[in-house]
Amino acid sequence: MATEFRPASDTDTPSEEDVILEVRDASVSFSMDRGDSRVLRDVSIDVHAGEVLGVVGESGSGKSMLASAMLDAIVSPGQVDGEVIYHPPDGGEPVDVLSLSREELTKLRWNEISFVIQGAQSAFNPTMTIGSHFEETLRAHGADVSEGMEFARELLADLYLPTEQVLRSHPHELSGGMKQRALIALGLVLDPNVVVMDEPTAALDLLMQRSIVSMLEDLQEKYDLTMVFVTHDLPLVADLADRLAVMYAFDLVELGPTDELLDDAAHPYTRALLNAVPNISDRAMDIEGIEGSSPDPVSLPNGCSFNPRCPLADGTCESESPHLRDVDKGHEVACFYPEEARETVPLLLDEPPKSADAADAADASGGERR
Ligand SMILES: Nc1ncnc2c1ncn2[C@@H]1O[C@H](COP(=O)(O)OP(=O)(O)OP(=O)(O)O)[C@@H](O)[C@H]1O
Repeated sequence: MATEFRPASDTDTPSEEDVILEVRDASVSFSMDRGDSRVLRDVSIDVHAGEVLGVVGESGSGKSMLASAMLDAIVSPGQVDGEVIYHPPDGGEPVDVLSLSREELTKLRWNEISFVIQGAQSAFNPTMTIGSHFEETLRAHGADVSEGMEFARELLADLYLPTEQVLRSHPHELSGGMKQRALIALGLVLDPNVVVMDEPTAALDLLMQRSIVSMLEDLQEKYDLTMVFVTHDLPLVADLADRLAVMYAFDLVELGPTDELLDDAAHPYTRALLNAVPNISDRAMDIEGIEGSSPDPVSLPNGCSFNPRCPLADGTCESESPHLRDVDKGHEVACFYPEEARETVPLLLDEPPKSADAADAADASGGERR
């Protein structure tokens, strides 16, 4: 039985000309006592202007490393290698992100590519009002403060926040959901072209998460944003993303249009991930956890990293690493046996998780959406 999740929009396969962010062979490593830990392994991916790219995978698979590498924001002592090229949509000169100075990078990060992370609690200075955070950010980037504050008000309203009250408040006076939405508005106040969101709703309850995602969908359309949305929660991003990138063991294992991945995933891991999704509308449904555990970055298995957990693994999988290759137009998979995976690993769900309904429920539960 195939899944029937509905993607946010039916986009044509993106073309090479509209690439806005180009990641080539990005790797991240940490030198540890017990060896070199490669937590991102030669990942290459293009982000297309105007798309929402969902990056999904189990906890610890390297999603945050990929997001941070896109903005050269890997925490020390992590070492990032490879290339990240930003192509300004106005046709300006491509920017080699990993070779920028700290100052250039700060400018790029807010004005062109902004980064919204989880944990709004720690992102705000507890001694400053939310309004001061906006003003300070605008001032630091040489933007017109009164114009910028007008835009901030619009963004806060787009996120269904009581604008003036939020601007006057200190972070502790707001609920987690309000704070996280204020942080999203702050990330957008300099009108970036790309926004990279790393688990932006992780600490919130289910209804608030769904509700924020539906607001992001509206924001993305209204401001024509390009969005990279990182989450371990596949159903959360299924309605929002045009394409999904699936990560396993610090590498990209499948990439393609959301509807195709949900209906006809070609990697055994993606299929297992889909089968591990709980459907909140059906308590009696089958959920299959993924057997085994993800590999240690210091001692990865030989061959395909998924082989110890894969029902299809054979000698080839144990000795050779599969690279991404096309299975359909715009759909790539790193597996030696994609057709066999489709035939022999059945998808259990035939109903999508009710993320859209949950967002509606959140709307109905109170206009302010705290
Ligand atoms: N500072 C660090 N030093 C060494 N290893 C790290 C460091 N930070 C993260 N890692 C390791 O890098 C790997 C990838 O982590 P990453 O945060 O990218 O995973 P993730 O897919 O985003 O997971 P999650 O959803 O839990 O955030 C993990 O094995 C993690 O333990």
